[in-house]
Amino acid sequence: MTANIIDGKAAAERLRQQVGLEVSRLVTEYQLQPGLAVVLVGDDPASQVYVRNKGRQTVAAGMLSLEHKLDVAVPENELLALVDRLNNDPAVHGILVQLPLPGHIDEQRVLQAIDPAKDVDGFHPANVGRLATGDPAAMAPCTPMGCTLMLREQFDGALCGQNALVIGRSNIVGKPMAQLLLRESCTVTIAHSRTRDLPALCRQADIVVAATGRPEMVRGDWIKPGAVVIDVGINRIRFEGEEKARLVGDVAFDEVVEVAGATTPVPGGVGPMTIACLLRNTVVAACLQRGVSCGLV
Ligand SMILES: Nc1nc(=O)c2c([nH]1)NC[C@@H]1CN(c3ccc(C(=O)N[C@@H](CCC(=O)O)C(=O)O)cc3)C=[N+]21
Ligand SMILES: [Mg+2]
Repeated sequence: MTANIIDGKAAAERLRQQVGLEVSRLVTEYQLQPGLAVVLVGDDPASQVYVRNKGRQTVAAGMLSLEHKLDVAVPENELLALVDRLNNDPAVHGILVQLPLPGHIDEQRVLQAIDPAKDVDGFHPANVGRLATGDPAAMAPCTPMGCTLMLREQFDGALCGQNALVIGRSNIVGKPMAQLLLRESCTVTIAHSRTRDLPALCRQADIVVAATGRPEMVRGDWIKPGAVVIDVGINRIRFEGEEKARLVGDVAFDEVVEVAGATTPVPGGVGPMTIACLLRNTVVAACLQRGVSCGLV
């Protein structure tokens, strides 16, 4: 038996369609055009690609897209001043500061400067706390939210009671992923680099979310037959004798696809859903700021 390969591009396209319809309604009924500001510091080529894709898709959904590109050497106080201007700009409903930031900038300080109401990444401590306390109004981080939407679809909404293993404990993916799965009433385990006998733990899981940053770490013989495996990894690897770098996940796809019930590919899995969730969060944020109800929640 081979796994159902989850089509993240198609799922993202459907979500963006819904977002676009909601944007048209907000424009027509309230003259409310949701706006997203993306701040990019430095000129990392991969980051530039993501930011360009975000901008394109934001505009395609009928929203306003603002891009701010700052020099890699920008002083921290200039970045903080820009965040402050965006916080006070009524045309901006969502703010995303692309991570990672250069070493001379205190990342936590910048994230905490973003108005929590405009924090569409869900990285501000206020939103982290809201997610942890189960506040339905919490802005949840886009990557884990995208994973959750794909999992709901795979399980026909019946995530309740499933054994979920999250591999990785970052603030951006692992921890919020665990919170979202807990909210779905999964039995959640968080594994990390110090976990003992990870393969044995993994074999008990009905759901595996791999966010380790280690290319192809999760092997086929770690997977319980029929389990659903979500691959959050994006690793650019140069193979011997190949001109271009290849994108591989944290899951050994060729092995896992033979055992799992369903799995996400890289590319074309979690990545596209991440961006679609960013658009969704921006529309939800705009509605909350204007005090109108949102068709996307
Ligand atoms: N504040 C902040 N928020 C983020 O959400 C954030 C960030 N910083 N920094 C960088 C990471 C990375 N990220 C991706 C989004 C989409 C794809 C994506 O669409 N990937 C395509 C492939 C793209 C390619 O070919 O490189 C795919 O997986 O199919 C990838 C990566 C968001 N991030
Ligand atoms: Mg880790």
